[in-house]
Amino acid sequence: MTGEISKIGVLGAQGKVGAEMCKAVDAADEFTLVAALDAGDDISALVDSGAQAVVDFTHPDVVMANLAFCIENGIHAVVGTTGFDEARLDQLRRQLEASPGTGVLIAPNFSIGAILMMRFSAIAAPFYDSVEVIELHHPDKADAPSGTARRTAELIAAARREAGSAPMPDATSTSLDGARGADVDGVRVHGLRIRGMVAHQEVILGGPGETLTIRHDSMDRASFAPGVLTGLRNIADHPGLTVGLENFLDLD
Ligand SMILES: NC(=O)C1=CN([C@@H]2O[C@H](COP(=O)(O)OP(=O)(O)OC[C@H]3O[C@@H](n4cnc5c(N)ncnc54)[C@H](OP(=O)(O)O)[C@@H]3O)[C@@H](O)[C@H]2O)C=CC1
Ligand SMILES: O=C(O)C1=N[C@H](C(=O)O)C[C@H](O)C1
Repeated sequence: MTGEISKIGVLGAQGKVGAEMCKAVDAADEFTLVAALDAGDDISALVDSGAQAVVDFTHPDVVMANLAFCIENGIHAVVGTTGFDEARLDQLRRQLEASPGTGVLIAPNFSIGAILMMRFSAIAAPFYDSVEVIELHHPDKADAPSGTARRTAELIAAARREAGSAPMPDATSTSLDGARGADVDGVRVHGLRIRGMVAHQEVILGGPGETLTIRHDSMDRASFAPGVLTGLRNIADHPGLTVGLENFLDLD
């Protein structure tokens, strides 16, 4: 129910995205920023602040501990931090069983354009022989490939499996290590780290005589704010684990 929660804490509040999320929460009429914590702060301040939900944009190495604390204390979480594999998601599902009523949303990308780019890529993938993903980010990014690229590759692979698509053609018989990118679920993912960039991705699809390129660009971290606010507005109505903001959007 919209407005059910109002008191919000931000973890990673001094980071590139966290600082932007503090501004967005502050500017939203229905929310009050009650805690803005960063590395070195005591997370138990969340409880003292009365936070009903947190936004986490921290680091893959610390996010699981942050979420364990939130779940134990019945604080909902809207999480942008990357680094979630199936083992981590299963661990969260188990922890959430002990805290019914608490919701955790993990979203590899909160920008609406990126969500649509992933959806369009999955729709297009079975119609082409070849599909590869190129992600381009600022050079201070902690992980590679990006969470968005991993998720895109997984969605592409699932769509091709469901359609019974043939394996992608690739006649490479010799290559330097890394020249063909990472293999994510059978889909090649290439990562670039370029000063001046924020967050960008291309999905290139090819068949006989044609290619299709689906590209998304976040030029400013403000692009993640509307999705995070949507997450906060919906999280109390979605106890348990939700993966992907598209679950809170009417895309169909
Ligand atoms: N899902 C999405 O839409 C998006 C996801 N991201 C992801 O969000 C994460 C953060 O990205 P970004 O803002 O660029 O990174 P930054 O490094 O700029 O920010 C992370 C902040 O978290 C702080 N931090 C570290 N440990 C803790 C802790 N235990 N508790 C609270 N704060 C802590 C860091 O402090 P210190 O520097 O001192 O360690 C830093 O200030 C990454 O995983 C990134 O991939 C980014 C953009 C969009
Ligand atoms: O670190 C970033 O900047 C980003 N991280 C997320 C990811 O890994 O996909 C989302 C976006 O690409 C920006």
